[in-house]
Amino acid sequence: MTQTTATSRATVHGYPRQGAHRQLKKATESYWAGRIDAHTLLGTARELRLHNLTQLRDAGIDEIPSNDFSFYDHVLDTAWMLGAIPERHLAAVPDTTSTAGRLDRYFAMARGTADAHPLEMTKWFDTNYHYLVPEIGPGTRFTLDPGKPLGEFAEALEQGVQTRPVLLGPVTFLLLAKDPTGTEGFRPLDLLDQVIPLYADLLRRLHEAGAQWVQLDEPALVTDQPAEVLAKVADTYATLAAATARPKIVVASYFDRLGDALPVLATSAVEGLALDFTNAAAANLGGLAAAGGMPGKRLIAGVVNGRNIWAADLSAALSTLGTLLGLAGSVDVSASCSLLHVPLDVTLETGLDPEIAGWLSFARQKLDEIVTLRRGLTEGRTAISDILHTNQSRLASRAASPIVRVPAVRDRVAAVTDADLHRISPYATRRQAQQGRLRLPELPTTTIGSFPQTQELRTARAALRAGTLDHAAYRDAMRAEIRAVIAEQERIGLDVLVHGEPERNDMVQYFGEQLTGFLATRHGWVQSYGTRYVRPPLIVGDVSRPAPMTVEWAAYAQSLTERPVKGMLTGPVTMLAWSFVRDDQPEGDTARQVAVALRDEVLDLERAGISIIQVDEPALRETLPLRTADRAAYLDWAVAAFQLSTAGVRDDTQIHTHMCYAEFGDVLAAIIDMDADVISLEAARSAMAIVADLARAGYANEAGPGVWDIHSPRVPSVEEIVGHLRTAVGAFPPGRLWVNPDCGLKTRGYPEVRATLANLVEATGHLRARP
Ligand SMILES: Nc1nc2c(c(=O)[nH]1)N[C@@H](CNc1ccc(C(=O)N[C@@H](CCC(=O)N[C@@H](CCC(=O)N[C@@H](CCC(=O)O)C(=O)O)C(=O)O)C(=O)O)cc1)CN2
Ligand code: MET
Ligand SMILES: [Zn+2]
Repeated sequence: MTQTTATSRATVHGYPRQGAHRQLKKATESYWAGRIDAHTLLGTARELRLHNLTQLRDAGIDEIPSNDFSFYDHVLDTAWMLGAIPERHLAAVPDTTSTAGRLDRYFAMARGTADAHPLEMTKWFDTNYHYLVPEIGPGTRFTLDPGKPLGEFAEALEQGVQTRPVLLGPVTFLLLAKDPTGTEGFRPLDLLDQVIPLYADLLRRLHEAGAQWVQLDEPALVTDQPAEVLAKVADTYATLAAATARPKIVVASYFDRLGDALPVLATSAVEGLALDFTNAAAANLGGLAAAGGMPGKRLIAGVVNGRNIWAADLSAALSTLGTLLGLAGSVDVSASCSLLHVPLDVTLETGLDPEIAGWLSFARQKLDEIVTLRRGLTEGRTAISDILHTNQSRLASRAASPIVRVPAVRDRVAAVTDADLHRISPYATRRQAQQGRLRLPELPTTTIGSFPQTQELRTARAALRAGTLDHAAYRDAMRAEIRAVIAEQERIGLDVLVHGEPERNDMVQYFGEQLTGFLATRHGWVQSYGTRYVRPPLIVGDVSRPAPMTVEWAAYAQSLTERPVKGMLTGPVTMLAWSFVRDDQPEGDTARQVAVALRDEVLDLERAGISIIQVDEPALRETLPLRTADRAAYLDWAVAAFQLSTAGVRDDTQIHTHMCYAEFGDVLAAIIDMDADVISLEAARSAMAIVADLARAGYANEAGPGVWDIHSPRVPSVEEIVGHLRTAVGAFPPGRLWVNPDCGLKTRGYPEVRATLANLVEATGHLRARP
């Protein structure tokens, strides 16, 4: 058995990029608005990187990563580094001799320009972070631009810090890419042989610059991969390892178990592996033991959860590390993945109950946990006994807290029966009841819920928080907005209206702030995409609803119009997916509690005269487990939670749901089981392909495929929308089709919204006249 030496190191895979006050967001948006120049933006970015460097060094992190910074997204950075830049973006910003030119071309790829649509954006594995999908066709020619990783390595070295550059690995990069030409039989991975030499070249240059280790991230290997891809993994790392002048290589996996890829990498010539020992601990430990360990290799052990905010159980983590010592040449301590996915610092939350604060660990606190565990590993438990003691008492305080377990909530959930999961009548019967009540035209038009979140709305909310605006005045401001949004929709001629969600800071946080068991943060920002951030609430204990959450706004909106106004709620699965969940009970149990609370809200809306209630589940597909084998169990509780929250209504109350940001192919059966009367789905980017998929899968309720890609400021023409609708009508019974955008309009501006919705109504008119 190999014994570890004192070389065990504390490290992380990456650190949040934005700064404690979201300086990067503010500087970047200022640059876009022309308020600051490129030089100033680069200066802010450099300051933030150096600040992180100091913070990690002062915390005692022995090996600090570099190249984890990004102006927008690290997958986009990789596409840029490899020269995989679409023609339209080269043409949109032809001159990149200046710094501003390079930035502008980079941002053109991310956000598009008037003439060049952006790269597609999609979910990063099962997280709420989004990356830009590289476009790689048979004709793509790669060229290396190593400026960013080399520059960020040199920048840290100047400060006396020898960092470990972090790069997205070639296999994952290509697996995440798509072929924009749709060439038959071609996959981006076919170009692996062209990409590997560029990585080899980059490794050589990093070596020349003084790098001793480099980290290549291959998270795609925690998803099921065929033997043929695993063979390519073996070849790739054999080739890269064969280069003579290079840093040592650690291949990083995270978010799930490495599975079949583990033996491939453990027996490859790379010097190290990073594995996730949080959720995937048992499987990775078993896999490692089965592979005969990785003697002589460096293991970076992700024992601190990089995806959640709970203080680690240090004693348990230390035991895991102890086991690992026998399975690798050396064992380093890290978080399970980049700390990008958690908020920065608990100590910024000054309003928090100190007892609860002790249960929590954000990115900055995780550094301390990692450093402590490294000490415990090298110096023994006694060296950290005081910290272990405090840690145990905090874990005990959490386990015993009356906030965490509320008997009344548990009794209520225990009383749920199977009958509560099903509507009174089947869809066909409900349809008649709903048609009788709603009297909607064919191809009813509607929107997904939110209207633009204007600066005035955010300022009013900030003033309410600051105490400079009182509740009555805030309520008046929101009511005025609802009046304006209703009037706007009547003018445009939509059939089913929404109140516009002006009162919501975020579709999850807003409910989290009103449910017991949830805790909101003030500064807990986490990057969702580009410069857009969210503050996920923390689910700390049993969930209940002390009072109605949306009824007043919905009833007010309905009082202003004869047309139906949709009630608007966020579903239980999405409430969990976009919060930090408790780790002391199965997620299905937490989802059930949220579902019961939402069920009460749904029934209150129905009682208030709301005839259509939408329960959004945009994250249902996102949190689908990465390994196929784990999916059925997830879908069981996820679908049941949605049913429980919605099935209590009368036949003539119409339930809608909405999904976006995902490929739905994997969840078609779940969509059918959810049994919503109407589902609206993102579809514009995939040319309505989803409607044919739904029809083929036997979906027999109503569907609204999105006809407007709301991620882009473009205004689609009437003809374009008519085209989408004709495709939809050709693939799905028109009597069961709705017309709507892809998603909510909160990030859009009023000029585009007015113009596009008018086009949408006009296009629908054409279809109704000449189906
Ligand atoms: N949770 C979540 N995940 C999601 C989505 C979503 O809607 N919610 N949609 C998809 C895409 N993701 C998105 C994520 C964020 C935003 C977004 O617009 N975020 C805003 C913040 C939204 C917010 O919390 N707004 C607060 C204001 C926050 C703020 O900046 N406050 C200032 C002060 C107020 C001011 O003067 O602006 C501060 O605290 O410093 C509010 O309206 O009340 C941003 O980054 O700019 C959009 C889409 C998928 N995942
Ligand atoms: N009702 C929500 C909205 O319109 C749904 C958004 S899904 C990310 O914004
Ligand atoms: Zn959406």
